[in-house]
Amino acid sequence: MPLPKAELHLHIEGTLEPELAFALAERNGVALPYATTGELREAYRFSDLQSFLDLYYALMAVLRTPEDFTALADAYLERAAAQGVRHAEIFFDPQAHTARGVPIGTVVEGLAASLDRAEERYGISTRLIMCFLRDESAESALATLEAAKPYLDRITGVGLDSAEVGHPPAKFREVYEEAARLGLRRVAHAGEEGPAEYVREALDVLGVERIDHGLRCMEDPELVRRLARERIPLTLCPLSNVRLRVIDTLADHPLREMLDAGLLVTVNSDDPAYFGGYAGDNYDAVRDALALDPEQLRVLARHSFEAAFLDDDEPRRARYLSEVEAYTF
Ligand SMILES: Nc1ncnc2[nH]cnc12
Ligand SMILES: [Zn+2]
Repeated sequence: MPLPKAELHLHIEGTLEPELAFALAERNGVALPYATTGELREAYRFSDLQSFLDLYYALMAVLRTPEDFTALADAYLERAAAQGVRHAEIFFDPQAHTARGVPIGTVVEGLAASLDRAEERYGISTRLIMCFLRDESAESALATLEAAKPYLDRITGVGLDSAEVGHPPAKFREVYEEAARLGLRRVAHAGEEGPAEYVREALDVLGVERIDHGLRCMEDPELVRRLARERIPLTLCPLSNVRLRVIDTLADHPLREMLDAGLLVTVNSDDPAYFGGYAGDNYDAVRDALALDPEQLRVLARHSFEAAFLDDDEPRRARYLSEVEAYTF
């Protein structure tokens, strides 16, 4: 039995495995520029975040109907459950779909049809987090938040993703203020490729409660002390960092130093279909590369539930935490 864990940094579009991409392409009459799943997998050699994003957005062309989004989420939940995920907070990128003429309602309702059965089918509780694309305008983000208003009962929070450098958090001050007024939780990608300053800005200007990635905070000791003092969770994605060349090898990952600095770090998969592993694979990979002992793995799992947006269901959080404590390696 795998270690129970929460996954807090997972883009549902990044769970699109080549086999499902081809099946949906066929069903929807979409032509893919690859002859086989093997040929598509060959394209998964990235030089940086942008080279990945180009393929990630292109492949989304196969996602057209609510049933496509339901199938996508079902496939993720089944794999996640097999790797010990008990709670998943799932990002989606509405603008990547509305730009192709797929309404936000198609996306949310399709995902919700899967998530509604996730507990009973896969034993996983879920939350949905809607991300704004930071390389699009602030006006587009505001329009997206407006379009999401009929679905806010399904959406727990907002996030910020896509190409980071040159798109600082402050660009989205207004939309995050509006999200806060609407009672939404706030997170943002920061310090993946962008500088430590973006992490600070996400906290101070956007009021985020968690930082997605946040790796480059390590370049700023004062910021590290603050993140530790304020118990700000960082949702790390080790296999992603290697595949997107943020670090050279897993052995170079600063996870151990981050734990030693008292940071509330968690381990997640980001875009598992593209980066070679789901949540449990990321735990196994850092265990092996960094020689983490069982108690350090237990700390990571504990952190994942502490950092989860489970404030509306504390008995559940307590249950998950007791599963972590009772786990025998
Ligand atoms: N790792 C990542 N960074 C930024 N945007 C993303 N969208 C999907 N995965 C992402
Ligand atoms: Zn991400």
